Amino acid sequence: MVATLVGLVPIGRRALAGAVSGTPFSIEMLMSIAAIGAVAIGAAEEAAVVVFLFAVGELLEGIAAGRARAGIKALIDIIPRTALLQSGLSVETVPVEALAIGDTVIVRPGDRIPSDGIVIEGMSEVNEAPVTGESVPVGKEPGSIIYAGSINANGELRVEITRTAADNTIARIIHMVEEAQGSKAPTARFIDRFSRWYTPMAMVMSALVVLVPPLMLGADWFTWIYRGLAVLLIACPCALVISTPAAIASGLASGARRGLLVKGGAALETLGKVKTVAFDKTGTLTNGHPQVTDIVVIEGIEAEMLAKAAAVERGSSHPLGVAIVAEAERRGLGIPQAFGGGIATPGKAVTARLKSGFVSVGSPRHAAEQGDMSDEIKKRVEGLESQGKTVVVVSKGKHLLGLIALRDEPRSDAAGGLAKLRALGVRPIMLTGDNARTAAAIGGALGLDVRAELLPHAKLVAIADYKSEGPIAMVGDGINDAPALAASSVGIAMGGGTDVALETADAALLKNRVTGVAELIALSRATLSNIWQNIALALGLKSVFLVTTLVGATPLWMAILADTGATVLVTANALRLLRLEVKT
Ligand SMILES: Nc1ncnc2c1ncn2[C@@H]1O[C@H](COP(=O)(O)OP(=O)(O)OP(=O)(O)O)[C@@H](O)[C@H]1O
Ligand SMILES: [Zn+2]
Repeated sequence: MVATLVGLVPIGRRALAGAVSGTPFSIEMLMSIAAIGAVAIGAAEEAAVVVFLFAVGELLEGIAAGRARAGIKALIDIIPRTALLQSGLSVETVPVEALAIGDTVIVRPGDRIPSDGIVIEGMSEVNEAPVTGESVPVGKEPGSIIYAGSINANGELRVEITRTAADNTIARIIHMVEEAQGSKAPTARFIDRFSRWYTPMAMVMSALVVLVPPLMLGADWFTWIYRGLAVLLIACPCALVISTPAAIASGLASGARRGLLVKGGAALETLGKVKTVAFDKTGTLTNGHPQVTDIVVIEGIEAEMLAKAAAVERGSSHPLGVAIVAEAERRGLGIPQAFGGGIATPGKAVTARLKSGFVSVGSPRHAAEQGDMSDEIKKRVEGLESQGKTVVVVSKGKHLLGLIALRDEPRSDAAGGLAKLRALGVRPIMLTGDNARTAAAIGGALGLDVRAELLPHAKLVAIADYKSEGPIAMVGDGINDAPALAASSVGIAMGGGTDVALETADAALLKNRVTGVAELIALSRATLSNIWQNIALALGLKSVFLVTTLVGATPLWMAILADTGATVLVTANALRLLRLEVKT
């Protein structure tokens, strides 16, 4: 009796607090009514057992939930606590929190990188598996970016810190996953709404169990009050309430361990239902580093034409522009100065004023619109494009100066990654601003459908088209495809942990692998089916015990044990996602 009352105090207090704040039908309320009722009909020992088991159940749930969070703690643990800070000629050990942007640290072989930075001296291989899940060590040299938590394998590195401990990539990932675990998926919201009428319904049902048999059939009051109280315990929705969040928390943590980041349950659910995956071409299906392969001079001298093109492209961040400037530099050409920098027409061309006049570098289509293009030149362009090369035209006013062909190789894992998507029943397509022949050559090599010559806004229209057939994911590098990522049902950024990647998209792949998209979808599907398993498990167990209670085969202690047992089973099932082998 005393034990019951002592145990009941905190539960009752929470029940009352819930009632006051507008949620009278809480789990604690069910528990309190059941315990008080049991005491009232003289079953005090049983009431004590109920309260005790409820407390044990909560403890077990707490432990299980802690296991899901351990997935994230593992991430926190990969950051070293100290760093070797170089100041002048001396080197001292300082806590990582003390590192400031611009500090220089020494990273010895075998050490973990203390914070994000840029290598300023030394060569080494770095294992980034803890951060990105990428198991092949990555070569680093002066200028390379390295991430906190990755492991320096064989050479000593001097690193300039570019982000503080609170702000580095791994800290952002941890923060993002924690935030995501707090956000609710549509299924979770549905369960919330469901419990809101489910709990009062359970109370009504229990009242009916208590009242109907004695009043209508003249049955024994004690027996039916007892059974009504058991029904109340059985009906406790806690296993149901935890079914979705537990699966989602595990699914998100499981993804984070493999470098697959998803920003919340809603994105995870959408990913599991995706029918089509649209890929941007450059930097996503290809390496994103085109090389100049052919130069065709139409007017003037080759070196001069290339130098002019480079002058126009100098300020450009477009991969084609970067490649043209790099080629001019490689050949040691003097690149003239442009007046006032280049003016870009996205998806078409870039123009700048040089000493000799306005020079443009842009797509053949754009050039043909601006001036005349002879059939012979058109043939040359088409020939190069059919080989999968992108051709840009260098022109001065209406005069064509020449053609520059560039080739961007498909990523080595692109074909394999697309095959895995198809095996999952997902249709991959490619959306590109590049011309149709080049796109078809690359699409043909990878075996996927292509929509080419899309100006930036046309990509959005294409995505909206597919969206009407079902959820579509868009994969891009997050650099100039942010609007397309936002327009899709779920945007996936592929970008090795860049800021843009982590911020613009709903999901991000830390390793630059096309296969990651299939893994992400497989994991999301596994999480969705885990949710349904949990719901079935919770409702199934409850139904069985409801029947045994009504026929009088379930004492109160067994009723609460069944409830706690269901919760623990559901949580254990959700935790399986952490160890899941993602089969793709
Ligand atoms: N800075 C530039 N220099 C040269 N050509 C350009 C430039 N910007 C755009 N173009 C021309 O416009 C075309 C489309 O460019 P856009 O940037 O839209 O391609 P994209 O959609 O980013 O390509 P992808 O789908 O391969 O990423 C290019 O193939 C090129 O012919
Ligand atoms: Zn319960």
